[in-house]
Amino acid sequence: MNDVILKARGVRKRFGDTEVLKGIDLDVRSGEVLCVIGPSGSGKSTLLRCFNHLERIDAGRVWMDGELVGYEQHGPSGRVLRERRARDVRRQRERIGMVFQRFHLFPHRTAVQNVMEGPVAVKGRPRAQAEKQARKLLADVGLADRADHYPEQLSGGQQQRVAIARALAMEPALMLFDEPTSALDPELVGEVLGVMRDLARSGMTMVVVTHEMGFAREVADRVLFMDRGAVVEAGSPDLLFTDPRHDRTRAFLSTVL
Ligand SMILES: Nc1ncnc2c1ncn2[C@@H]1O[C@H](COP(=O)(O)OP(=O)(O)OP(=O)(O)O)[C@@H](O)[C@H]1O
Repeated sequence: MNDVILKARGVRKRFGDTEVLKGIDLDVRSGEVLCVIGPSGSGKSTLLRCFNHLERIDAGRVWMDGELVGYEQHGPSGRVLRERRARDVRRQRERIGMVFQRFHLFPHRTAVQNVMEGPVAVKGRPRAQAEKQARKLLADVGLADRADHYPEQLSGGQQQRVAIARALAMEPALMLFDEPTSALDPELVGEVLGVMRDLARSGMTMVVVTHEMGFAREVADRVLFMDRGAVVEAGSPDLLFTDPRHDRTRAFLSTVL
């Protein structure tokens, strides 16, 4: 059994009167690809953002490699943890790469400049070394000949592949994908899913929020079905997509397939 790389216990998040996450428990194991599916508004994106500390959680804990990266901020224990853990949180967050629905590239920087920015600014890498690594990563995602283009000169699928290379440049131990193909024209979805499939085969640990059921079925080791802020069913894609006992996932699938 592989090591647990990310662990969440009792994660709760509320926006105003709405409880968006109602106590999520989850273990993500090293090398695993976990796809999170579920209806719009069920809390999938919020869960990823809580994993990456982009959202503060109201209750519960999140650990990365055994170190806390997320915890409730209020109350005496939260305050003490905040002070003690700030440095650990920063270091561990750098080990989590995230790819968003929209690509968020710097518009006035070329693809290679976008990819090398993190290693230079955050890790203090020499520029020449960071550029060499960035060009290799761009080649890995099929963009060797687009490295010196600006984002506006690239298609949406190409921009998203640059965004993936940019996240990988930080040498993450875990990659989070938040509906990475939802903003793309249908004909560009395949090229991004292809890069993600290659990444999964290379052994990267991945949590993928997606509406691409074909990808989930083919690539995921485990699928989580979320509804109204809770994990309703979880299991291997074959089990979850076909076993009659998982009737809530299958009812959802019948609405999207
Ligand atoms: N910053 C915010 N402020 C207020 N409400 C929010 C905020 N972010 C999310 N929500 C609400 O929380 C709920 C869950 O949103 P979330 O984006 O996590 O769902 P989702 O399952 O990812 O949906 P989708 O598949 O449509 O992206 C929704 O009702 C949403 O409107």
